[in-house]
Amino acid sequence: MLRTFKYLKPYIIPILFIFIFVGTRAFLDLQLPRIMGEVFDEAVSGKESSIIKSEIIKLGIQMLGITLLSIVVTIVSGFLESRVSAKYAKKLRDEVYTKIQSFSLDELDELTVSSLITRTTNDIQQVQQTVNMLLRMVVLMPFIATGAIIMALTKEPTLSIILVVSVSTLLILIAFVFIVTMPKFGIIQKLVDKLNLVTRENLKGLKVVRAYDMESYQEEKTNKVADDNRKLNIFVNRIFTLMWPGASLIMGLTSVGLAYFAIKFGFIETSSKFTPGDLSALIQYSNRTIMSFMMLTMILIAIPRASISAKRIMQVLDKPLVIYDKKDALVIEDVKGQVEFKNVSFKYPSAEENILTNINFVAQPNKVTAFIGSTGSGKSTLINLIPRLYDTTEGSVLIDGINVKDIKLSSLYEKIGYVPQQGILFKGTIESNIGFSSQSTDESIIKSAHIAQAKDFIENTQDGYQTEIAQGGKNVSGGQRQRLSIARALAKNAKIMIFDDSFSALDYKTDQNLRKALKENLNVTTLIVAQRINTIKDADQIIVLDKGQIVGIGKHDDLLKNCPIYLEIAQSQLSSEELAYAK
Ligand SMILES: Nc1ncnc2c1ncn2[C@@H]1O[C@H](COP(=O)(O)OP(=O)(O)OP(=O)(O)O)[C@@H](O)[C@H]1O
Repeated sequence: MLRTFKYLKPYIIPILFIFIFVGTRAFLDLQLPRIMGEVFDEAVSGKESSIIKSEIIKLGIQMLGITLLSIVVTIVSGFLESRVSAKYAKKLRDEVYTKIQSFSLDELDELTVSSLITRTTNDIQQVQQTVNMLLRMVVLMPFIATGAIIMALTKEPTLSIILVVSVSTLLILIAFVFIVTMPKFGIIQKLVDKLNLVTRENLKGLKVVRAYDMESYQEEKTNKVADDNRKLNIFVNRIFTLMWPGASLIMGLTSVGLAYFAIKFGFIETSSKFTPGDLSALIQYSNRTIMSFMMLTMILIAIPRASISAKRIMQVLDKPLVIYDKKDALVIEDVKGQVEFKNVSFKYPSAEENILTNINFVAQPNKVTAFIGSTGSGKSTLINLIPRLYDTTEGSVLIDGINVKDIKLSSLYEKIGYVPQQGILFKGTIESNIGFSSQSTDESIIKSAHIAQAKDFIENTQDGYQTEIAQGGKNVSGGQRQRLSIARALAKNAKIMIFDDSFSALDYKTDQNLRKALKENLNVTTLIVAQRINTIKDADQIIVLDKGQIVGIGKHDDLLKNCPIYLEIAQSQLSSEELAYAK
C-alpha cells in the first residue's frame, strides 16, 4: 500500500492543508465537553439566576461559534480529501491503463482480462476509499484520542482507570474482529475476479448458451461463484456489525461506571476540585476516546484490505515488460517494406514445444506473400511476430534488414497495417472507425472504403460515413465488420499490410473484387493468411506451413506440382477442372 503513496506526491500541499484543517477540527472538538462541563457547573453554582443565565448564554455562544467553525473546517477539508483521493485514484488508473496497453499478448493471457478489469476498477476504488479515510482519520483520531485521554486524566486520574479498562475491552473486541475477518479479504477479491470472468464469458457466449439450452447450467456456474461471494461478504459484514453495538455497550457502561464510581466513592462531595461539570466532561472525553479507537480500528481493518488491492495493482505496475523499446531504439523513416524471417523459432511461454521452427523467408516490397496451412499450423502466430505482438524465441524478424526488436515500437506500428482474424470495431461512427489511425486522412478514408468493398453498403446506410457503430460493431454483419476493419488498416497508408485470415467472412464475389482492388491500388508489402486457396492463388509467393514448419514456398502452379500438402489442400477446395487447368 505504501508504494502506491508515491502517487500522492503531487498533492503534498493540499495534504498538508488537510492535516492542518483536521488538526484544527480535533482541537475544536475537544473544547466542547469542557465548555459543556462549565455550563453544568454554572447551572448548579447557586449564583443569582440572572448571572447564571448570562454566563450560560456566553458559554452557549462560545459552543455555537466553535461548532460553526468546526463545520466550515470539516467541509473544506472534506472537499480537499475527496479531491486528492480522486486525483490519486485517477493517476493510479492512468498508470495501470498505460501499463496494460504496453503488455504483450502473453502478459494479458497471464494476468487475464477479467482480473485486469477488476484491478483497474474495484481494486483502485478500494485503495481510493482507504486513502480518503486515511487523510481524514490519520490525524483526527489519534489527536482526539490523545487529547481526550489527557483531558480525562487532568480531570480525575483515579476515575480514568475505568477508561483504561473500557479501552482494553474494546481492543480485545477489535483484535477478535481483526483475526477473524482479515484472511477473508484476499479471498473476496479473488472471487470478484472470478465473478467478473464467468459473467463476461456468459454474456459473450449468450447466443451459444441459448442455442445449446445451457442457460440453467451457466446460471448454476455463475450462482456458485456469486453464492461464495455472498456468503463471505455476509460473514465479514456480520462480524463488523458486531463491533458497533459492542462499542456502544462499552461506551454506555463506561458512562454509567464513571457516574456510579464518582458518586459511590464520593468524588463529587469530598473533592472540591471535581465538580458535576467535570464528571460530564470526563464522560464525554471517555466516549470520544472509545469512538476514536473504533475509528482507528476501521482504518486498521481498511488498510490490510486495501493493501491486498494495492498489491494486485502494483503487480500490474511492477510486471516487467517483455516487449519494450530498447534505449537506443531506432526510428525508421522511408521504409521500403521488405520483411525477412531469419531462422525464426517461437514457443509460447505456457507451452512445452515450439509452435514455429526455423522459419526463413523474405517478403518483398510491392509483392503479395500468402500463408496457407492446416488449422493450428502456426500462421497467425507467425505474422503476429512482425508487429511484435509476441517476440521470437530464436532468430530474428527484419524490416529492411533491421531487427524489429531494435526499432522503436511507435515507429514500427506506424509502418504496419494489421487486420486481425476477427474484425474489431469501436463504438463511434463508420468514419471514426475507418479513420482510427492518426495517419489516416479524409481522402484515405473514402479511398480505402472503396478498396475494401465497403463503399456501397456505407453509402446505402441513411447516415453514410456518420452511421453509428455500436459497441463491438454489433449492428453490422460479420462481413461488413471485416470490410470496415480492412478499410481501417488501408486508411493508415502503411508500408506493410498484414491480413490475418481477414477475408473469411466475405462471399466469393466480394473476396474476388477485394483482391482485385488490392492488387490495383496497394503498392506495399502484403502478407495474407488465408484458408481458401482462391484467396491466395494469385499471390507472388505462397508459403505453406505444416506443424510450425515451412514445407513449401512458391507460386500456386509450382506448389501444386512440388508440395504434396498444398496439393492436398487444393484438392479439397478446387474442382478437378480448376486443378487440371493449373497443371
Ligand atoms: N496464446 C497462446 N498460448 C499457447 N498456445 C497458443 C496460443 N495461441 C495459439 N496457440 C497454439 O499455437 C498453435 C498455432 O496457432 P495459430 O493460431 O498460430 O494457428 P493458425 O495456423 O493461425 O490456425 P487457424 O488457421 O486455425 O487460425 C495452435 O496449436 C494453438 O493451440
